[in-house]
Amino acid sequence: HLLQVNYSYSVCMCMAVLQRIGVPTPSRLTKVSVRTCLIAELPFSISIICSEGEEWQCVRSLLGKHMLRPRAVETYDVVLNGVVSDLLAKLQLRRRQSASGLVTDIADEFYRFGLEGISSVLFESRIGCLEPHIPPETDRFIQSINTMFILTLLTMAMPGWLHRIFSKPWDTFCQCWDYMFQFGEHYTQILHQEDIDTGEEVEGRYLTYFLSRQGLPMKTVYSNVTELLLAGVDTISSTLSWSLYELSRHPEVQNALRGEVLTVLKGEKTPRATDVAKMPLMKAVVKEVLRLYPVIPANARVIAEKDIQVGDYIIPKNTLITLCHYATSRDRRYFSDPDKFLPRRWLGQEQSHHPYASVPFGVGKRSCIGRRIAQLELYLALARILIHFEVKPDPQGEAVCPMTRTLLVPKSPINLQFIER
Ligand code: HEM
Repeated sequence: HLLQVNYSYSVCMCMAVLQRIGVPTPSRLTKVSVRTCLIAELPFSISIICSEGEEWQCVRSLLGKHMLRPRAVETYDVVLNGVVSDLLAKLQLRRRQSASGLVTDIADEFYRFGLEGISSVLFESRIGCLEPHIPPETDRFIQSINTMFILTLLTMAMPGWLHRIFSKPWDTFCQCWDYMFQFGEHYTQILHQEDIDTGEEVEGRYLTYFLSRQGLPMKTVYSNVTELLLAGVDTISSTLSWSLYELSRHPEVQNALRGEVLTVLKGEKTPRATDVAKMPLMKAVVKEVLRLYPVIPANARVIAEKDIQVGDYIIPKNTLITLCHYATSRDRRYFSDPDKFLPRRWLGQEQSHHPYASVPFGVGKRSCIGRRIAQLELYLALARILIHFEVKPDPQGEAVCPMTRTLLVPKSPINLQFIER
């Protein structure tokens, strides 16, 4: 019931931040001048993460056609495979720099992979994240996302009057958002100009192209592009890092998964979307990783209209309810050996848990719109990494714990050995 209510976690987060700084109602959001922060200027209400009601529905259904329909998502496999090829080359380069094939802090490398991947889907062009020298504007975008997530917790926890005394974190937070929007706007404009210059009408070529042809105000296009860029980076980086971390510590699962990939590919080197769809163990591995390390560790909803009853609980209207994925998906009432990495629990007869005990992408109308793209990207990357390398733990390394930095991320760097097959 809760999961179907039409309010997003992000709206709640934004409301919480704005209430803290003394803005009492969402309707006043757009009137507030928060220094140079572009959030206030943008038509805030029609970007997918930060809108609700009919406006949200409008953007969601436009994007959904290209992000949720399996056939539409399959078409991104070629461009994503190009990004995976560059990732493999980068991993080769990094492993050669160490005598034992050790690549340190893989989350950092996968961070750039995540940004390059979502950019390729949005723009069908590359922004140089996996090149030896990263363009400075791309580097700044990555830094801005990082800093923004770190400061989100701080700015939320700080009461409004403290913002005025310690204005630096708030200023930096706003500057990060400004820069992320500028970045999204810049790339969208370049593409838009290219289309005008070539005069080509290429139907549904890439997501931004499609979005910019819907008669939406360009600012709405920019803000949605920015939010999708933002949503597609840490999510992919963290999940890919934990996947390889767990596979390196469970060589029997790694070998079984590699076997599945090779069997499905029948000698082909590069999987297509239709191939990964035939890999049940691959899907089980990613589900199990997201059960143990749900990158968005909590989701929230507000039921604004009326009091409701859920089980034995009466929830008064306007109460913010947080669902902690991390807690439910490691609850031993729903999963036996909850802290163990056991992908087979997701296969066939062994599936015995409650269907809603692990919902890392959320459930219902407001669930993750990027989940099919994320899954495709993860499957394509994992398949090819395992074809090319045996992944082993750092011989000197210790167990890595997750921590919350708004999102769930590795607390210390994950270092892995990549041994060429
Ligand atoms: C492993 C990867 C990912 C996970 C675990 C994840 C998880 C989530 C979760 C839990 C939500 C909130 C759902 C709710 O409130 O019920 C969400 C929303 C969202 N995600 Fe993802 N996500 C992932 C990847 C992505 C990617 C790659 C993109 C972009 C292509 C993306 C774009 C979005 C957007 C735009 C929303 C807001 C949807 C709306 O409000 O209608 N996500 N995601």
